[in-house]
Amino acid sequence: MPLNRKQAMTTAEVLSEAVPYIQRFAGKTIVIKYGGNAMTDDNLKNSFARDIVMMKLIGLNPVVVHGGGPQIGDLLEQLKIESHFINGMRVTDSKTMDVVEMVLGGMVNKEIVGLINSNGGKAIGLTGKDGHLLEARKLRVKHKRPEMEAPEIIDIGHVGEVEKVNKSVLRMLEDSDFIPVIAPIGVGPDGASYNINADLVAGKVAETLQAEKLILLTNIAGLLDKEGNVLTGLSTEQVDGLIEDGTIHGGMLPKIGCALSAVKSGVVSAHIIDGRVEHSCLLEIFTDEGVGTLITNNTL
Ligand SMILES: Nc1ncnc2c1ncn2[C@@H]1O[C@H](COP(=O)(O)OP(=O)(O)O)[C@@H](O)[C@H]1O
Ligand SMILES: CC(=O)N[C@@H](CCC(=O)OP(=O)(O)O)C(=O)O
Repeated sequence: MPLNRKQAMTTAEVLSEAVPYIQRFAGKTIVIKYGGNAMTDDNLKNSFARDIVMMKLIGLNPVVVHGGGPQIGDLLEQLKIESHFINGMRVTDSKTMDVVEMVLGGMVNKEIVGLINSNGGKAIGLTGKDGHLLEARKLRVKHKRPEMEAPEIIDIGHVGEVEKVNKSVLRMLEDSDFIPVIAPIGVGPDGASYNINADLVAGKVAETLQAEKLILLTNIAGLLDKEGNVLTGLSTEQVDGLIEDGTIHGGMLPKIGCALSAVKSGVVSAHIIDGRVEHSCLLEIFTDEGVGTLITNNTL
């Protein structure tokens, strides 16, 4: 259907508003973390894929890191394998690790690659095992049980943290017209697989590539206070306070942690935005109104 004059003007204004951002971000790396909770309906998935294709076409270098927590949960449930989380991390025994690798490296990764490709892009799917992209070590989690005074270090199985991102493969793809799509599975020195929280992987990839932006797409409007207002521009002390009083908990803990660490290590800005809003990535990058929670080094 042809646009009426008002709609056409709005579209033209939006396109024209994007020009300075296109110029500013040309050649820059943008790391986008696509959370499993934001992969809901087909419209949203296709709008995400088109945003990524458009970024590449106009000269940005998008690097996608995906999650898939709910998708792992669904298969574990079908297989009647129990699962639980400590500090936002899935406790991962050997059987669970097999499922994680299957779902992230197989199902979810290939679905996103397929979506980007069917929207006109050229995506390449990788796990951290490909080209030793994500070298990992076992993560030891500090956990405080209510009945104990001091936190204890606990073993949560095959859960890792990124020791090193081998960026050569990513640079090679960036220099061509390929778009890397990374599943958060790391490889240990002995070749073992590690389940790594996707936010942590995205943060480390952004740090290593010295990205312009780290965008964390999730299923909520941003970091919220207890009344449900979106918080932005916080200091580290304020963030610590919000963790201490329980305002930031569960899946938001690794998100905030990696966003703070990324901007301290040279990433220009980190954004926690609502992946349930169509084209939220493009709105964040190419329009004057930011969406969600912005974290920059100025706020630290
Ligand atoms: N202060 C907070 N503000 C917003 N969300 C929060 C906060 N504390 C905890 N959360 C939870 O974190 C969730 C996002 O993390 P997660 O479920 O791991 O998403 P994703 O799959 O996108 O990584 C939110 O849906 C919300 O339930
Ligand atoms: C250690 C750990 O918790 N790993 C995550 C990996 C997937 C992920 O992070 O997915 P989302 O981004 O969709 O939450 C998990 O097993 O669920």
